[in-house]
Amino acid sequence: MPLLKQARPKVLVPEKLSPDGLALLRSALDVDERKGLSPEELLEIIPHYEALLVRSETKVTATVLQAAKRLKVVARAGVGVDNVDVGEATKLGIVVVNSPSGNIGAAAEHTIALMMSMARKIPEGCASLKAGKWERSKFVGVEVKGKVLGIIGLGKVGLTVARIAKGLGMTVNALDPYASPAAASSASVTLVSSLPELLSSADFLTIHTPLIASTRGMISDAELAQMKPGARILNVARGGTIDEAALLKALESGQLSGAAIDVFTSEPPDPESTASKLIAHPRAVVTPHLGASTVEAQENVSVDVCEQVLDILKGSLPRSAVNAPLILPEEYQKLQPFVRLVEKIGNLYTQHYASLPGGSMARNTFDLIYQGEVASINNTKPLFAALIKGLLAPITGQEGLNINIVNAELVARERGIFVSEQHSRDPHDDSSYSSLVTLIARPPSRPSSRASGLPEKSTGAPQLQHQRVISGTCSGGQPLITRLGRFEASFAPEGTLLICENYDSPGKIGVVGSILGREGVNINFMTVAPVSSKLSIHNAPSDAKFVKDGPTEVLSDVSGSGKTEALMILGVDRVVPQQTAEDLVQEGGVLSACAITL
Ligand SMILES: NC(=O)C1=CN([C@@H]2O[C@H](COP(=O)(O)OP(=O)(O)OC[C@H]3O[C@@H](n4cnc5c(N)ncnc54)[C@H](O)[C@@H]3O)[C@@H](O)[C@H]2O)C=CC1
Ligand SMILES: O=C(O)C(=O)COP(=O)(O)O
Repeated sequence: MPLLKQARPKVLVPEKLSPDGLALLRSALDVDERKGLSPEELLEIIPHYEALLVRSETKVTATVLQAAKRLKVVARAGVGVDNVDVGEATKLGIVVVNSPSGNIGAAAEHTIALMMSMARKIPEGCASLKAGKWERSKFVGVEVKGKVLGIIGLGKVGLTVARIAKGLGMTVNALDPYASPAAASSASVTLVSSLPELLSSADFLTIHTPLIASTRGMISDAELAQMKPGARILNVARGGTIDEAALLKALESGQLSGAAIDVFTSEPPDPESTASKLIAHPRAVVTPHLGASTVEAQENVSVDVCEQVLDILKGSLPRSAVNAPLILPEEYQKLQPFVRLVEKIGNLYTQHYASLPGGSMARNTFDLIYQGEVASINNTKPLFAALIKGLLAPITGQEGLNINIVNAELVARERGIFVSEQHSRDPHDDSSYSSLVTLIARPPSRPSSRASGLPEKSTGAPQLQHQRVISGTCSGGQPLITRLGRFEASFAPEGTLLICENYDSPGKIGVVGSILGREGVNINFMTVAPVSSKLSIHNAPSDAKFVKDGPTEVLSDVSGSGKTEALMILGVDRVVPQQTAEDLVQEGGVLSACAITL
């Protein structure tokens, strides 16, 4: 695997994870199993890791994520990501993955096990017998057959519980505003439209939602009062969906006959907390968050997330990212060369035009136009992200800002960059390429430049402003720039380049070469880009498009000097000092010289 060649990325595993997945990681990464870390210890060591693998115990807070300078991925070996600050991870460009289905069977079976234990008083009977007693009449239970099970949240776990409950002869009602009616009906579940309706019909009530704003505290005093007297309640989803104080009261008053609880608002519960009183209640059947604790489920989730960690550290997309768009691997393969091209175009734009009067970020509204085969790609999020990364990298530094498909939109919004992506399957003017990607910076309109606080200085050359355009293609899978401003180019956007605008006259190359030689700069290659005779860009703000322009001479003589301009692109072996670039203008007679590194 290519990622093995350099220093091996490090993965921190602060909780018990099945060795099956970790074995996959060990072939490529340094796996550091550090169980029992305190929050302070986690904060201290997290800067050293590229990946963090957790279950439900580790609190991956904003502070932890901000301290994690190298972190690319947080992998949750399970379903619920309420212990991870996903919003902060998104801001920082850290991918959060989970295992959305590896443990649902285990969670559903545990729910049924708790329901049966509660109905038949199994924990009490077991404890009594182990204590040397033989108490039969004390532990008379109820049957679930013929009873109504109410489910809140008919997702993967909820639906699995429903199917098993149907097999036990129960009637199943469910409340879930987003559930598929077809899935409900195929499991013979009746979807109800309100919580009171569900509560008043249920003999057993079970919750299978995530812990989110709409479910936090959703069952409290008022809701418990609406349940049938003597009903029973289960929670194998998340602590906090049921108010623990209200539940304790309902058990104490006899409104509820029993409660079976696997999850608590704080885990492990504080000995003085209401949760601990609930745990101690004789009619509560409790387990210490064991819903996913089966050998099979732990193998599943471990392998699932470890494979995704490897994918992410290799630069591919994971299959179950919580905070990144889903892009199928086949589509990604097709996109990959263009991702590099668009990043180079963005980077070239900022470096090249930043050296022109007005500066690059004087323009913050761009058209990104896909023409030809590339236009058939529908999911262009990676291309958008590559553009934002490329545009900002010269300003922020590659390390300073981790921009990827996770956070690109957020970063663009925060920095006031607007991109209008356009797809055109019509053959483009330069038909020698099967695909063409073009970036056009729109000239700032008066109100928006004022609003952005970045007024563009007048250069006295309006034509130049209208030509901030870069086109490129992929040739043999490698990026190739085919147009830079008014010039028809053909160069690979790699390494250090010196871009000189000059009048196309004999001897100019020799002069430039000797000035560079004097400064010890070697030229690796050189290419001359003439003014394009084919294309021009019309500055139509919302539908920028290519059109054939007027006579070639008009384009060739934008400077009005009567001479023909050309762009000289030199690949050089080292960074060109600013002074040398100035010498090229002063002594070498070029119109402008701009050194960039791509
Ligand atoms: N105790 C344990 O060890 C385990 C607990 N879980 C927990 O179980 C829960 C459910 O997991 P899955 O079924 O895999 O998730 P899921 O995403 O497949 O299903 C959740 C369902 O809840 C529904 N929902 C969301 N808000 C709702 C609301 N306000 N009212 C009614 N329904 C609402 C959604 O529409 C969705 O259908 C999660 O919180 C997960 O963390 C999962 C596995 C193991
Ligand atoms: O997958 C989930 O949501 C769970 O609650 C399982 O938690 P755990 O991995 O056992 O700490």
